[in-house]
Amino acid sequence: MTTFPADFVWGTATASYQIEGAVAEDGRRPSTWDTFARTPGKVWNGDTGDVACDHYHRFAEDVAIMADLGVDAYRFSVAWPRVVPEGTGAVNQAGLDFYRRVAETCLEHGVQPYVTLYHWDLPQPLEDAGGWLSRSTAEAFAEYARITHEALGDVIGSWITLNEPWCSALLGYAAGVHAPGQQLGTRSLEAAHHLLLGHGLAVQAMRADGGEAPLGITLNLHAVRAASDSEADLEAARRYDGLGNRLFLDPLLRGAYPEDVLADTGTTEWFAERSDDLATIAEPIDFIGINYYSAHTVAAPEDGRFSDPSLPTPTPGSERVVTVDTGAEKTQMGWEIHPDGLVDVLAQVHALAPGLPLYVTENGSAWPDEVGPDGRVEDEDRRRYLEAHLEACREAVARGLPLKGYFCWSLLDNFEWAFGYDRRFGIVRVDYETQQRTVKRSGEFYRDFVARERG
Ligand SMILES: CO[C@H](O)c1c[n+]2c([nH]1)[C@H](O)[C@@H](O)[C@H](O)[C@H]2CO
Repeated sequence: MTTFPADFVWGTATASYQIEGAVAEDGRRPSTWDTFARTPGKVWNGDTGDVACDHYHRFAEDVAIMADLGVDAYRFSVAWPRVVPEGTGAVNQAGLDFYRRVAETCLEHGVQPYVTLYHWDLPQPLEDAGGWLSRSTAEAFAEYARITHEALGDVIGSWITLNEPWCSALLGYAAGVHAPGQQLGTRSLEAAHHLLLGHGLAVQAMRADGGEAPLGITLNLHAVRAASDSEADLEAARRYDGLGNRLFLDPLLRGAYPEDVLADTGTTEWFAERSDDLATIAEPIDFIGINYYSAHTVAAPEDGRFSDPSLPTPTPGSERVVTVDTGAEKTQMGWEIHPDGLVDVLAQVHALAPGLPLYVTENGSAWPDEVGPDGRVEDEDRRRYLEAHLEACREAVARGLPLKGYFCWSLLDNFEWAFGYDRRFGIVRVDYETQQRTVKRSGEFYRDFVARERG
């Protein structure tokens, strides 16, 4: 059986708004998610990230749990509204000091800090000025990245500019199910462009600041399969892969937008007027992070209905694509379980950029956990999902794909965006009444798997 390289990175991942709480402490100012969560009807049960896992005050305990699990690295995100509270202008030293404490605590425990600079908590004043629909937000992001990189470069092992620009753009500005809750159809691709431009400008700014730490970006990639080899279904798969994957992979790795996607969405002219930005967007990076959860089988709609009727306003192009239920097992999110799809997306990126190091920066599953009378959480479903995807990572390594690490989503149960606290992804349970942490069966499994693979 293939073994993982000795330097393979085993980690866990979280994000600022989902775990920190302390949303008005030590100079932090509102983000778009503070605003969105307070908008009636947007988040399950009216949940907010006001307290979350209280990680702002309990980070030392959480890092100690990671050390006990034996992980090598911790991927967390820096909250822009803690560091530059208004989005531009004054820097909040208390915000930088907090993340320095988190990073130094990690290093004291032998855990490498991996930072994501933007995991969706955009300072509200920037949204008020146009958000990601505005080019100025890309420029503000680069300045925030430079500030943070300059302040923390001595304690951060790797930098990820953006988490999932697809979600920021398509869920935030088209489907409207994420902050800022806009439903602007194909104008959401303008947000995608400014997110990618912000990424490129930030890479340039951090490179200019010096330092050796690798720089990259994290994308949520969709393994896409056509329901049949009919022309209509193959066309649906092309569209889905285009809008879900190639709209981001191509400019980042090939320096060009996929012409078919721009034609599909009627945005060819808009992007042509900004072709000078492509050199910045394609600024060389040191790795790509891939968030993988599921594979999608798609077909052409027979009755013209939108692909996902649960979305109030579908994302661009979804009127021509239907996702098909293959009968595969699903997680509590309704996402089908296809570990082999992980290998497919790793191979897809490798084909575009041979040799570029790849990390699985998120992979995990939500299940309705039950706490036993002994206080334990025997989450066999999550353990099984985890095991299957770790074995998919092993397969990827065996095929020679440059997979360098795996980060389990998530260390802790946390605020699951529009689902609030109704969905638990953690390998460690959080009792939100008491803030007590309990390592689940899946966490014990991950600990034992890592120890065994490390030899
Ligand atoms: C469709 O799955 C996406 O790739 C995805 C799944 N997830 C994510 N992106 C986000 O990066 C996390 O903040 C979520 O908590 C996590 C679980 O929903």
